[in-house]
Amino acid sequence: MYTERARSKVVVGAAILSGGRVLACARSAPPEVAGRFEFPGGKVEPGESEIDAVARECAEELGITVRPGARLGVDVPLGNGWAVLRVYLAELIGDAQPRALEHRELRWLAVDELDSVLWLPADVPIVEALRAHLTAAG
Ligand SMILES: Nc1nc2c([nH]c(=O)n2[C@H]2C[C@H](O)[C@@H](COP(=O)(O)OP(=O)(O)OP(=O)(O)O)O2)c(=O)[nH]1
Repeated sequence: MYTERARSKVVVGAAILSGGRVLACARSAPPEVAGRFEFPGGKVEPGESEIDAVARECAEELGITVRPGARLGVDVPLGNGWAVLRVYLAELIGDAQPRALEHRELRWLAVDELDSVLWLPADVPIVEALRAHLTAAG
């Protein structure tokens, strides 16, 4: 049956890795979260797969092509439960470098720099999973 929970949305994010660094993106809006860092991404559209949404959002927001891979960390509930944040590892492919088409700022962070930016609150457990992943990967 259709329940509120079944209809809750998925916001996908991409942990884009290159040379052992991850791309952190500072939001430009809305004002209450402008300047806070996040994984690029957004809402999955009706009928769209999560993997396709990751690739679409990275193209729209950063002008790049990525190959989404494994899930990273757990689903994190957003706000009052209107959605969950679900992050995928992603690999940058092709020659294009990310551009801040919608973000205020982009930073490539090494594992020891993950705490150098202020992440959105929901991202904190994902960043912890990323720290473990990058540490294990050496
Ligand atoms: N993309 C992204 N959104 C996040 C993260 N962490 C987090 O709390 N969010 C929240 C912020 C927003 O409330 C929501 C995603 O909204 P968005 O504005 O990026 O999504 P969208 O591109 O589909 O937006 P729109 O079409 O409605 O304008 O999820 C994250 O790491 N990445």
